[in-house]
Amino acid sequence: MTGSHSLPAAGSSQQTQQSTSALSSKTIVIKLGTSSIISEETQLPKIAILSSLVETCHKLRSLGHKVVIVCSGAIGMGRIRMHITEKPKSLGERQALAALGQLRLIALWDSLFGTVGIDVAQVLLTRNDIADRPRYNNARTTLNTLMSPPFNAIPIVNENDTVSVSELRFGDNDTLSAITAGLVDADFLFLCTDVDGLYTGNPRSDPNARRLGVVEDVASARKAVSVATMGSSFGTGGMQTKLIAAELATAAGVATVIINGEHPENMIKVVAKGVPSVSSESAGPRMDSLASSVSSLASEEKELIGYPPLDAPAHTIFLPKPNPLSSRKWSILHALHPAGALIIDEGAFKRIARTDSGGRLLPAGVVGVEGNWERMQAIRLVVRRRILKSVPHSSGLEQGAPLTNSVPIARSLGQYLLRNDSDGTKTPPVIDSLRKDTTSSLSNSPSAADVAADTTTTQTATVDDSAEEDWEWQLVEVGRALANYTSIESERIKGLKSSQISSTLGYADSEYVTDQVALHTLSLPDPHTSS
Ligand SMILES: N[C@@H](CCC(=O)OP(=O)(O)O)C(=O)O
Repeated sequence: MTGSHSLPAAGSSQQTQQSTSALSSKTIVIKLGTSSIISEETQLPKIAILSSLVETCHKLRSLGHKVVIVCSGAIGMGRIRMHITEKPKSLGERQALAALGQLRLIALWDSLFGTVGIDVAQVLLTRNDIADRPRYNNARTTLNTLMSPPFNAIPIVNENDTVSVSELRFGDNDTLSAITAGLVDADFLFLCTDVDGLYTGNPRSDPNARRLGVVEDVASARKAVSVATMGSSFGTGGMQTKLIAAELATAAGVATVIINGEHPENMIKVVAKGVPSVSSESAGPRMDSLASSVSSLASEEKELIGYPPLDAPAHTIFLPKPNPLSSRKWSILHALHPAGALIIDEGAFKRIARTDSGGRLLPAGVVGVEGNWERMQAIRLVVRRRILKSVPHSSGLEQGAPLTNSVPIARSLGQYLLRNDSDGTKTPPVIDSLRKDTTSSLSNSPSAADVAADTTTTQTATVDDSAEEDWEWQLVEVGRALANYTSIESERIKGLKSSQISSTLGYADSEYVTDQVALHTLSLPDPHTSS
């Protein structure tokens, strides 16, 4: 992520400034959905558009930029190859078609890029391939090596559909492209789709739908947009997954652009214009007014909301976060696959949330261990707290946090609501309330699957002890970490002082269970606030 330098605005919106991005080499990730490369009408590859994309990449490279393509369409190409008009229903069929189609897809790219003398390389990934730091770094090195001399190739990335199983899937290529953008420290992520950007409604059916220009905060954009999935019969994504991708990528400092894939050449103009800087005074209220009511906007504002000016190619740009996470923290939080969870008490969370603690977690604060992991694997950090059972509260996902890395650990997490108090509170009787029928009068728990969501997620269980009847327990995922000890070792040292690690395990490589923490939040949400 190279820095941009602001220049005075030239012929643009008064609220924006342009940067000199074109003066320096940028790393650009281009995501092409199935609908961008295969015609729904003819069910054939869009050769003219693919050729235009090749010319665009050639131009971008001649300007000194590096390019990575994340390309969907393996299954679509497989359907074309096998003359299958219906969407495949079974997993086996989809995986077989992906194997048949990926070959055709990469052959097509190889031959098109060959005409302009550019080498392409196929990179097929599953989440497992970036499950821990060593593998993550390995994928990063491979991609960077491919783009550098002497290879100077364009990596063409896709999910390894043929072998990936549900738990280890990225699920959609919008998410994969955001992870790829983080992997290569991209400056731009272009999400090419079949509309001109992010609209407040479906532009095909809603005459009042307006395109957002500059988006500073994905969460506020989400509130402003009625997310109708505008996918084609070939694609799997929609605006929802693009917003998640934008959230992930902008947190890594990547400017994320939704643009129409019918005109790939427009990407050259967007890169040349650079990332706009919008003052919070000017952009904030606009997004707020969008959130409250689009129809209340003045008519000229309805024309086009925010940057870019009317003569620019149509697109929506999500600004990179002003203080993006370091690559290491971003990967821990968003890219690595969590293999389990450390359940910690509130005091421990407060300590690791203090900036001067350096995010180091002592075993004394650990009240539970869930899952199986090796050292240096990513794990969830989940705070267990007791709350007064007064009003119904959040049972769903908090707004604004990315929904990645879900792993079905929720059921087994339930036991930690009810045991292993290290903070002196009275331990209620052990009941496995999350396994209870959710309609039970003793439980107001949301579905167990909610805990698995990759976000600040809450889960409650009710205690069936009359002495404790006014209290309930809540789990809140507050972040992720890299484990210093395996899950078995962590189980043995939980609740102990650091000085006891050595006598318990026979060795002590670190006094902390983790010293590489990345938090979603620095404070626990109000226990009774709904999302
Ligand atoms: N990996 C799959 C596509 C997955 C996907 O996200 O598709 P799309 O919504 O078209 O970007 C394939 O190559 O067919």
